[in-house]
Parts: sequence; structure tokens; C-alpha cells
Amino acid sequence: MRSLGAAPPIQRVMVRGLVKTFGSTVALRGVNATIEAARLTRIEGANGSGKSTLLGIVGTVIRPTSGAVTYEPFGDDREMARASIGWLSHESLAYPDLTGRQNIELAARMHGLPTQDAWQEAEERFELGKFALRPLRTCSRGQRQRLALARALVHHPSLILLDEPTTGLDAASVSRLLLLIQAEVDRGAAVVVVSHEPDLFGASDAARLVLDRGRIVPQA
Ligand SMILES: Nc1ncnc2c1ncn2[C@@H]1O[C@H](COP(=O)(O)OP(=O)(O)OP(=O)(O)O)[C@@H](O)[C@H]1O
Repeated sequence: MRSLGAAPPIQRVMVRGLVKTFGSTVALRGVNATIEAARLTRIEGANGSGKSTLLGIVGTVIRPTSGAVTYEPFGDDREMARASIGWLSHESLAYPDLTGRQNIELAARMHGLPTQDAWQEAEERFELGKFALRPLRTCSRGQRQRLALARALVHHPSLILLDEPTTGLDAASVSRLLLLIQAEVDRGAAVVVVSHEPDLFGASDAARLVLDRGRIVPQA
């Protein structure tokens, strides 16, 4: 089985009193939550309830207005945490003129990993076909999503944050994604998924964070 990355794995993420405002819009109004390793956590809620903002703050790409996120064992060291985070969002930071393979190799290089090995593993694991050898801008949405996932996991992150990961995927690719998420949870990763599809994970024992207008709704 693949191991977690070289850094010590993130064991737990503690979110305390998070507030985020964008001008006069209050996106998060004092969110407390705990995200555990070896577990799937789902973030649910209506459009505009703050899901992506919460994911972005946990992913260290958005700074909170107030409140704190701590990453055991790194504490509040966002740089250390960042190296252990795999991130998939609407605005995946990929280079459209590079091929999928080049994007994956670039991500591997940024994490100090051998590019050839990283590519081979990604090609096999995500069944990347010839489309991965074309410029990204010529790939379909689903193909780009598969490449973005492969890139997000290239460094075996211990905290995996997926914002609407099924976007553009066909049924076979969704099934593969669900198996992959389970495999990542089994190897000890904390996997957090924002999804609008309530039945996506069936009767799984995932933790649920339900947001309503920037607040967590207590679960029974
Ligand atoms: N960069 C930004 N600038 C201004 N307002 C923002 C910004 N990002 C988010 N918001 C606002 O913050 C609120 C929460 O947005 P967020 O994207 O977190 O919600 P969401 O639950 O992910 O929504 P959706 O389901 O539509 O993706 C919304 O009112 C949104 O308009």
C-alpha cells in the first residue's frame, strides 16, 4: 500500500471560532469543527453557505478574518501544513498550455519528488489515457478533472480537500473516485469533500459538517 508523504502526517485539524468576511458579506460566522485522520468528512449546505470558504481556509489558501486553524502535529504552522495538503477546487491551478503529464510532473518537482515515478503512478492509478499527453486546454472537463485529482494527490498528502470532485465526471469515473477516496481514508488520510450530491457516499460513516449561512448546524 502507498504510504503517506515524507512529512509526519496531519492527525487532526481543529477549527476554532472562524469568521470570514468579504467586504460586507459574512461568509463564516464563528465556525468550530474537528477533522480527523483516517476519516471522511463531508461539508454540506446550500449555495453560498460558506463551504468553499471553509475548505479554502483549512487548505491555507484563504486567510480567516478571525479565528484559528491548528494542524496536529504542526500547530498553526501553515507552511508545514501546506506541504501535507492535497487540494482540488474549481480553480485548479494548472497550466493550460502544458500537457496533463507535464502538469503532474511539475507538481511532483515542486514537492521534491522524482517526476518519472510520479507520472507512472498517476498514469496507472487514474488510468490516464492519451489525453494526458495533449495540452490541458484541449482536454474535456472530465479529463481535466481526472488530471487535477492525479495532480492533487501526487505527493501522497495526509489532508485531502476536494471541492465538488465529481464535477464533469462520468459514472465510471465517479465510481473510481469513490474507491480512491476510500483507499485514501484506509491509508490514514483525512479526506474532506464538499459535494452537492447527498447520496454520493451512500450509508458511509462519514463525519458531516452542515453549514447554514456561515454557521455549523448541530447534528443529532
Ligand atoms: N472572494 C470573494 N469575494 C466576495 N464574496 C465572496 C468571495 N468568496 C465567497 N464570497 C461570498 O461568501 C459567501 C460564501 O461563499 P462560498 O463560496 O464559501 O459558499 P459555498 O457554500 O461554497 O457556495 P456554493 O455551493 O455555491 O459553491 C457567499 O455569499 C459568497 O458570495
